[in-house]
Amino acid sequence: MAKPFSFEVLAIDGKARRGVIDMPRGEIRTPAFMPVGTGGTVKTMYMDQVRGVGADIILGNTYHLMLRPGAERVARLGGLHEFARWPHPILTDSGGFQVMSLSKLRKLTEKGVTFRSHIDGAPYEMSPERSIEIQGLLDSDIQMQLDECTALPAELKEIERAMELSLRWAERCKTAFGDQPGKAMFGIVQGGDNAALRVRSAQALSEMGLKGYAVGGLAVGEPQAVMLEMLDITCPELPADKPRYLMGVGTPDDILKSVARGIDMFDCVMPTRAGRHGLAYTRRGKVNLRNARHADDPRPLDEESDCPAARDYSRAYLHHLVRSQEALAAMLLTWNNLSYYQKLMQDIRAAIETQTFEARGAEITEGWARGDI
Ligand SMILES: O=c1[nH]cnc2c(CCNCC3CCCCC3)c3[nH]c(NCc4cccs4)nc3cc12
Repeated sequence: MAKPFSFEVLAIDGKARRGVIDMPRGEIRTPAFMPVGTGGTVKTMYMDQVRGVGADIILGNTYHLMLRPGAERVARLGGLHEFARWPHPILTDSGGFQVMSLSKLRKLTEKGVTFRSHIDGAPYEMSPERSIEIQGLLDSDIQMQLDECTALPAELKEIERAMELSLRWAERCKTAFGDQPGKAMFGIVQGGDNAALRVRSAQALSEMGLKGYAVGGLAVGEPQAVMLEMLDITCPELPADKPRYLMGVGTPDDILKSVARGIDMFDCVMPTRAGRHGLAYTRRGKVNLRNARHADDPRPLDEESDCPAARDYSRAYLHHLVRSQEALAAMLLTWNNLSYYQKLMQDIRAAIETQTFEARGAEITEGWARGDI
């Protein structure tokens, strides 16, 4: 029998948890940052580099993969791990969020979402059952329920409708997922910026006895204070012995403040997308390498970093690559940014282990918030 899915909290500092998720394809050290692997690739990175910067798990993008090359084709070729040569855990999203943000002519009903591909306009239907089926075809280790994320601000009745629909879809996804010991299906808490709806959603999902819980419907335009307040309300309503995944978050400061409220897992397109746009994250702040002031700067991004992209190349060279739109620019800056994010998570995990997280927290990210240096 495949080793079952397990989560263990190893240390606590305030509400911050240092834990580990154990799965057949490997361990996930938490708090964890999950690099986004859109079409089965973390853009501009080799998978052994992704592993090399310290990632234990990556995200697979259900919406993109179902459209191209197709979930059945990936299954015929041995599943996403084989296809993309990433043997470690993969978390796939349901596809729903991207249907709503990328596809055309989409229609949402009780049954699911119908839409047309943004690639070739072909018609598709995504029900809770089909989403779980697709994630199964991709051989995903952690599968997300299909949900409806409400953009904020929104009318209370609209937030309630989407939250209740997402609960019914969670039940259908749980049924469709069935019992797969070495895999997990996570529910997603909705409820917008309304405390009562958040509590209702978290309690109803907790009663379903799922293996993990995501907090959705946040980082969708609301102020950080509102996001954090919703975490203060939601996390205590979720089982303490199950992982909590805050979807789409975020900046180093968001991550720090969310870990302090009990979040264990994060995903965000920022480090990879910023890298492709010439923006480098460093311990001493962000560096926009498009800026001409770097043209003669012989210094590396961070001479103390253990990432070659941060240590071995001058800012002048990186500026040149960015201005020349060389492919190597995106490659080196993505490498640097993912390395920075994984180092941030490593520092956070160490601080919780040594009970210095609450004290040292701000220090861990003091540099990042500084503007362009
Ligand atoms: O309630 C939600 N349900 C489902 N997904 C959500 C996501 C997408 C998380 N990343 C998926 C990845 C899957 C693999 C490919 C890349 C995405 C969110 N992202 C954000 N904020 C960041 C945002 C990004 C864009 C607009 S807001 N809030 C989110 C809320 C939800």
